[in-house]
Amino acid sequence: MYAEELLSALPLKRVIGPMPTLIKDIAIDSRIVEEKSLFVCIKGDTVDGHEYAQQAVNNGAIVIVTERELVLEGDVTQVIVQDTNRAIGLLAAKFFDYPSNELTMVGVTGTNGKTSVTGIIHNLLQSMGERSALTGTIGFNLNGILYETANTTSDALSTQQMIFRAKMEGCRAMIMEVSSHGLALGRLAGVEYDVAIFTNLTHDHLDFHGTMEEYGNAKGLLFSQLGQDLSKNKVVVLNADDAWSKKYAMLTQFPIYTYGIKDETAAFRATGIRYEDGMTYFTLHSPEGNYDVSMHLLGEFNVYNMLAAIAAFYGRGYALELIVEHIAELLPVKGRMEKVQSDLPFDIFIDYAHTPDAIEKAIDAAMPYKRPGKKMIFLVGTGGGRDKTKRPAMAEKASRCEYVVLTTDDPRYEEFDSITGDLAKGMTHENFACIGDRAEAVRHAVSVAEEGDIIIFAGKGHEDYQIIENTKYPHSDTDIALEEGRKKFNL
Ligand SMILES: CC(=O)N[C@H]1[C@@H](OP(=O)(O)OP(=O)(O)OC[C@H]2O[C@@H](n3ccc(=O)[nH]c3=O)[C@H](O)[C@@H]2O)O[C@H](CO)[C@@H](O)[C@@H]1O[C@H](C)C(=O)N[C@@H](C)C(=O)N[C@H](CCC(=O)O)C(=O)O
Repeated sequence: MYAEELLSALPLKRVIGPMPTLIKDIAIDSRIVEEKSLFVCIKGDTVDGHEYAQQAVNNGAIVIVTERELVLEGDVTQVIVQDTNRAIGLLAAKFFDYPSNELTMVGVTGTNGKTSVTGIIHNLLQSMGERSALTGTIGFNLNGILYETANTTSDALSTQQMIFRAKMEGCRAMIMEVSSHGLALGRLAGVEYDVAIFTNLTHDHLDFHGTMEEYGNAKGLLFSQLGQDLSKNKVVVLNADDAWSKKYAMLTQFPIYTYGIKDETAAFRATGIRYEDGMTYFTLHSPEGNYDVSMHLLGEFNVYNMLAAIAAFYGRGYALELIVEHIAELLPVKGRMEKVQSDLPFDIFIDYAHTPDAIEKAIDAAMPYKRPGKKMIFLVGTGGGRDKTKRPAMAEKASRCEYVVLTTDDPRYEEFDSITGDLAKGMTHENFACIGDRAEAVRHAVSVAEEGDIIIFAGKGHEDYQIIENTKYPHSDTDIALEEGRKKFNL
């Protein structure tokens, strides 16, 4: 792209040096700068991109966008702006020619349920023969190939790059998990959403947002940023059973489709929920009448997730009959109350729950499968160096199970004992063990399981690794549990 044209995205700037003709690429990481690139120095939480400007120049950057004049060697032009974080959003959207305008963009925000709702929508679109891309906690899924991403909601540059790639590969829609960090840090700058969905808001990430109020306000940005162009067919989907929805409704003038189980005014409502033979059944009440829905996904929280997806499809003009038909075929989202197929005499569920609310919902979901007189064993971990205030509340929720194993998710640099010790403060009974080493903890959970019991392994979900200090080690709750279980029952 012509440098002049690209930099026209930044109206307030001071340019030092001659303007080159062409810019071939944009980068924010000095380690992966290509020839004739523009490098934007981003001040991070742990490091400052300004420190790496020289490395970027050495690797081929010809323009540096910076917040202060830097001493740099080589043929390089400096563009000084007030806020590089804001600049990268503007530049990235311009460089990739605002790709979100050409796709149906779906953003899903909320504490829990983002991965499930995005997964459900993506899978339903695929089953109807429509090409869509998916981004979130599991990475970037483009035409069935999964690319790793650093965050649930990636930085502004990666976000625009991914949308552009989806467009170039013929996708018609892009379904994105939208985290509160992503919204608060401007990672979604320039993304024009057509569908904005809210799942729920419960305790999480208070280390970053400070208060629930701030956390909720950050999520509200998804709705307030939909704009005012009512000629566009934008759709807002809100959970009528969550009080935050009333606030979000006030942030936008686009049509709102509510869903829920408790609130009788919800436009899409489920009643008569029952769980039988690994299936969930409910009656869907909709503006177009009632439908019987059957699905392989388990638990009340998945009924909420499905209602959110149904409301979104309806809002975009899909026939409910068709959607209900496809829902019956849909398989569970990986690592979200996923029942492990095995020949073991007890049931294993894998779930990503890592908030008090999600733990409660995971237990609720498994409860219909609990056999009389048998135990439910819950293994719960939490990440190191992150929101510590939620830990006791997580263990308190897990205490509903007869036996609890307290462990770690990604301990990072925090001591195992510090994590399990915080969790233990919330236990309401004595039937628990603190085992920081997660592999050991999984083996222990299996060792106390008897025929007919249920074990829920929470916290890692689809993840196949564990981060200890700054290294990713391979780890699979499922593999360890199956191996230990077979050994125990001589299978
Ligand atoms: C606190 C936080 O959000 N940190 C994010 C932040 O990292 P950071 O501030 O430390 O910045 P950095 O990557 O160290 O460096 C700053 C700049 O210097 C550059 N740099 C750095 C090193 C170098 O050699 N050369 C170089 O140019 C970097 O490319 C970057 O441009 O910027 C990184 C790049 O965008 C993110 O990956 C990183 O997320 C970390 C991994 C993280 O854990 N974030 C969490 C808190 C988060 O965002 N979570 C949400 C919510 C998930 C949920 O809902 O559960 C998410 O969306 O993932």
